Amino acid sequence: MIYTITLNPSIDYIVEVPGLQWGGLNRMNRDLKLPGGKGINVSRMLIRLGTDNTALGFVGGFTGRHIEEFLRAESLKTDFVHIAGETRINIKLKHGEETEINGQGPNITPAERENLLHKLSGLQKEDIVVLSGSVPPSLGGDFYDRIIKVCREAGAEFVIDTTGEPLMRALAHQPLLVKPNHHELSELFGVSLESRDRIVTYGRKLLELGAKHVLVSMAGDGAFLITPDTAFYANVPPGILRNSVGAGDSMIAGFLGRLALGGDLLESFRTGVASGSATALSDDLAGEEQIRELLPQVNLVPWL
Ligand SMILES: Nc1ncnc2c1ncn2[C@@H]1O[C@H](COP(=O)(O)OP(=O)(O)OP(=O)(O)O)[C@@H](O)[C@H]1O
Ligand SMILES: O=P(O)(O)OC[C@@]1(O)O[C@H](CO)[C@@H](O)[C@@H]1O
Repeated sequence: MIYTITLNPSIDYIVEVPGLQWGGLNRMNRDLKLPGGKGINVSRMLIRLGTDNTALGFVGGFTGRHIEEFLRAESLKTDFVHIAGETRINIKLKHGEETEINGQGPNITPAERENLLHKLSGLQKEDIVVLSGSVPPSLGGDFYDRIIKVCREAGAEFVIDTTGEPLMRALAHQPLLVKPNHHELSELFGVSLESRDRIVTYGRKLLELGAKHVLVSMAGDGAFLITPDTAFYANVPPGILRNSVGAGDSMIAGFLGRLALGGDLLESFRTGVASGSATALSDDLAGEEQIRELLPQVNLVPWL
């Protein structure tokens, strides 16, 4: 079974205000309230790709209830810890560009924290746990480390989508997949990555440090699958960017979902890129049909 863990879910309040006037009264063209948080996005995409999974994490308040109801309506299995605090609302302002304002997240009590770890006590070695997104400050900076320890003791694989020190520490425990974007990769190593060759060189360092699979995304400029001996570059299908929220999560879901269904590495990479792009070209996360349409437009070339 695949489990996703979203420690800091959100309602993504997507607000379209063309011609935004800072400091004035603006009226929305359109708004959408979607369940968000990176792990939840991965779960929603996996379901669309036919991969059974369960979403875990902390939810509370009216916002938490909205998320649970929304996910239930999409037939997604959830096993959240219910908290006394209130799940955050993240604002995604579309005004020609995309401006994001993400909340810190609610307080999580020690009992609620232990409750989540307890839910992982039944993990088995066939399981894959996806850890994605920010950690509410009250959980402390080492909470991912604690979850990783539980996964590894059970022999379960884990995928981690985070940045900086927590990502560095996780590498030593051999994550099944990491997917930094090229900016995150450059910050991780404190270097500038002005050429694609350098992106591949530093992506390969993630393998040397322990990752089993590495994808590096570069938004509309393509993506790399990096293996110990070679690398593959994928173009992204052309189209007008409608929504970058969840594109990276969709890419992870596409790759992992295909791999979990027995796909080979290159097929999984293509599905990952097509899934990321299908979401980038849609208002919400993309559907299976949109992904299928884009697949033939993703070409892989070896990068030596
Ligand atoms: N402008 C675009 N056109 C087509 N596809 C895109 C575009 N932007 C992103 N994508 C798709 O989404 C994937 C992930 O994008 P990106 O590199 O922005 O990841 P990220 O920074 O993790 O995303 P997120 O905005 O979700 O945090 C890309 O590999 C690509 O498939
Ligand atoms: O604040 P975090 O946890 O880093 O990111 C949260 C978030 O921006 O990531 C998702 C897109 O990847 C959104 O659904 C959500 O609002």
